[in-house]
Amino acid sequence: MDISEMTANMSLQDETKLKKREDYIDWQEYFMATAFLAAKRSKDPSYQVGACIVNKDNKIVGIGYNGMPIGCSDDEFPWAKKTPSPLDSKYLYVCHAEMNAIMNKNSADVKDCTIYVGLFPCNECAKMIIQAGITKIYYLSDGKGDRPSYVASKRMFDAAGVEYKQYVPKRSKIEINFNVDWDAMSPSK
Ligand SMILES: Nc1ccn([C@H]2C[C@H](O)[C@@H](COP(=O)(O)O)O2)c(=O)n1
Ligand SMILES: [Zn+2]
Repeated sequence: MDISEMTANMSLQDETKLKKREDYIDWQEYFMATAFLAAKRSKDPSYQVGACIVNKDNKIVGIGYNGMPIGCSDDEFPWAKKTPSPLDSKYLYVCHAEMNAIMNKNSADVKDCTIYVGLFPCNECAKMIIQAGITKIYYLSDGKGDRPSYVASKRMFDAAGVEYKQYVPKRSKIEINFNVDWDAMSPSK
């Protein structure tokens, strides 16, 4: 007897004893995973960064990833890092994930919101985060933390009272499987 037959044979009494699932992802996992999913859209060959902005009601109000500005083709603008002319590297063009998440906001503002981001914000994003009124940052990696840009962002966050915390994942991966057997999931139908 397979699982669907077993569950179809469940008595009404058994049904009422069904408990909620326990292995669901919590809010923080959901928001950081959303940032990571957004990062999968990035065309940057060296770093794919995503950001997810969340309000006090746990509603997502902005998502972004690092990419070229609207109208600036991913195929024409450069992705190189070290080039003789700065005009031929990505740095003068690429919009960071945090900036895009703020610009993409679907609410009137992002005041008192939290931003989840894969990499610690640089100084330019720090200014935007502060000016937008975001008050909390969860980042996964502070890998570039000793560079002046990141020292500057911490200095600004400390002065402006923006809290930043490293997010320590509870599990190493969250899988998305499109191969769902919906019939086995809802056998009582
Ligand atoms: N918090 C961050 C940090 C970095 N990024 C983006 C910007 C670039 O596309 C890439 C970093 O490239 P690298 O400087 O290592 O060549 O990651 C971001 O969006 N948010
Ligand atoms: Zn930045």
